[in-house]
Amino acid sequence: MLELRLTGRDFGQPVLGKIFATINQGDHICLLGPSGIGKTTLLNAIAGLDKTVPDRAVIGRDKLRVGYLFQEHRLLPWRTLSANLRLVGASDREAEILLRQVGLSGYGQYFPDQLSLGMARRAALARCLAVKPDLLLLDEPFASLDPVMASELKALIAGILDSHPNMAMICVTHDGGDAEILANRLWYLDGKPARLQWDDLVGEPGLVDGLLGRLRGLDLTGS
Ligand SMILES: Nc1ncnc2c1ncn2[C@@H]1O[C@H](COP(=O)(O)OP(=O)(O)OP(=O)(O)O)[C@@H](O)[C@H]1O
Repeated sequence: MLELRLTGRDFGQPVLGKIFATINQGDHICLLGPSGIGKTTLLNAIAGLDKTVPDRAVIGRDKLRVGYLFQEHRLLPWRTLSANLRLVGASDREAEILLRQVGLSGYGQYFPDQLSLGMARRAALARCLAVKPDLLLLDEPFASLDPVMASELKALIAGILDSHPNMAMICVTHDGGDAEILANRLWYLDGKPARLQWDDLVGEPGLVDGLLGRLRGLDLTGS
């Protein structure tokens, strides 16, 4: 579905090194790595937001619809939630269904600034789904949420993945526990410049315990 052939990315100093990987339909990848290592940079490259990355470095993206949940909600503050969803192609009815799906039934006429952080993030997730994505990119979706909101959002995303079996997902997280719930494949980005140190399927017997054991032993906060 998508083939990465990144030869690198630097911002004055090298950030990403060579990254080669194939992303298939139904891949649910959790991308882990120390803070500041280049996870968002990699997502931006995959999404096509980084114009310095040549098109040939991400083969197949032109055929895909990509939904990107940024760390900030990036909804247009002067438009209601329904209007934000309509902007990316949802009909009134679809906007209503999507908002219900993310637990925001009845909030269509609210403006983003009238929502809590968790609600705004769910509204942004609804906007991602409104593009009917083949690939969903999530950049630290649980960051800054209290534990209850974070686990509700995790369950919501797990349900969305179940009901969209062909959709692929890449989720940046600092928490190996998220990977346990959401991932069937783990990427671990590290090094200077950063490369995928691990690219492992979670489904193999015993592997997940081994990987999560290794993750627990790592300092992913970078502090
Ligand atoms: N637009 C930019 N200009 C200059 N440097 C940048 C830019 N974007 C990212 N960087 C640098 O690239 C490196 C990787 O940043 P990136 O945000 O991708 O890391 P990350 O792994 O997502 O971090 P975190 O886990 O803290 O969100 C950092 O050193 C950062 O300062």
